[in-house]
Amino acid sequence: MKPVEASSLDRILTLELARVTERAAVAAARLRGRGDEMAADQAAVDAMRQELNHLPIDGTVVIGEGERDEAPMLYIGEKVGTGKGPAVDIALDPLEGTTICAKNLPNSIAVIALAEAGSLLNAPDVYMDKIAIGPGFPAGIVDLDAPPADNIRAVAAAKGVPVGEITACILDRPRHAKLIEDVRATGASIRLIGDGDVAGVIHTTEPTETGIDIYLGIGGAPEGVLAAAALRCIGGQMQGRLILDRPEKIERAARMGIKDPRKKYGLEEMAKGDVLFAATGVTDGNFLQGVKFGRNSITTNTVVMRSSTGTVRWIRAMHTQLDKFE
Ligand SMILES: O=P(O)(O)OC[C@H]1O[C@](O)(COP(=O)(O)O)[C@@H](O)[C@@H]1O
Repeated sequence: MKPVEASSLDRILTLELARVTERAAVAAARLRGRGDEMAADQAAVDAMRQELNHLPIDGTVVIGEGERDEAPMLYIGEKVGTGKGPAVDIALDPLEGTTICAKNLPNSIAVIALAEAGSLLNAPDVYMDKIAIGPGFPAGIVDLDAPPADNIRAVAAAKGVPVGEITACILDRPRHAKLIEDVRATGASIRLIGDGDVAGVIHTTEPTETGIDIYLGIGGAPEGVLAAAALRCIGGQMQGRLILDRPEKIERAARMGIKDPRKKYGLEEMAKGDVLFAATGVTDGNFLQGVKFGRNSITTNTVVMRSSTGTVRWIRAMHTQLDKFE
C-alpha cells in the first residue's frame, strides 16, 4: 500500500466521488415509492460498487453494509477501487433512508466518505448517541453528557434568540420519549424525522434553509461516522458515543479496536485528516433535490466536500447517455 501524498485526495477523487453517489442514487430512485426497501437498497449497492471499482484507489470499506458474512457486497473490510492509488478508508451508505425511499418521503440520499487509511472510526453496526450543531458557534457550547435543556439554552444564547426560536431534529422513536419531553419543556420546537439522520445532522449546518439548529438522539453508528465526515468538511460540532449495551457488542467493538466502550468521540476522532464526502439526493430533501427522470435525460443533485480546503461543491448534473445507468 502506498501512503497518501499531501493533497493527492482532492485532485484525483473529489469529483470522481460525485459519480459514485450519482450512480447509486439513480439506481435507488428507479425504485422510489414501490414499498420494497430491500430492492432499492440492493440496486443502490450494486451501482455504487460498480462505480467505486473504477476509482484509482486502494480502498477499504470501514463503514459498509455489514460484516462479510451478512453482506455479500460492500461489507466491512471489502477492498474496492482499482488498487492502484492512495490507500484510503471508505464509509458508505448506498441508500441512507431505505424506508424513506420505499415510501418516497423526503431526505433519502446516497452517501460516501473517503479519508486517508486509518482516519475513519471503525464503528460496528450498533447505535450511537449523537449531538451536533452547525458552524459558527463557540467551541464546546454543547455536550453529549449535559442535560438536553442546557444544550438547547446554550445554542439559543449563542445564536442570540429566545429558546422558543430553536428547533431540534430528533428521530421519531419510542426510545426518545424522555428526550422529546425534556426538549419541549424548554419551549424549543422539535422536527421529528422518521428516518435519515445523516441528513438530520447535516441540516444543522444550514439552519436558515432547513430550520434545524441542533441534532439530538440515538441513531446508527455508521450513520454517525458519515455525518461526522460531512461536518468535518462544512464545519460544525458533533459528539457521539457508541451504545454497547451487551457483552457481545462490547466484544465485537473490541475486535474492531475499540477499547473503551463508554468513550465519547469528538468530530476529529470519528473522521480525522483530509476527508472527502459526497451525497446525492434520491428523494427530494431539504438540502438536496432527488433524482428527476426526464424523457431523454436524468438530473441528479449532489454535494461534494473536502475538509482540508473547506470546499463545498453543489453539482446539478444532467445525464443524457442513459445507457450508462442501465
Ligand atoms: O431505525 P432505527 O433502528 O432507529 O435506526 C436509526 C437509523 O436508521 C436510519 O433512520 C435509516 O437507516 P437505513 O437507511 O439503514 O434504513 C438512519 O438514518 C438512522 O441512523
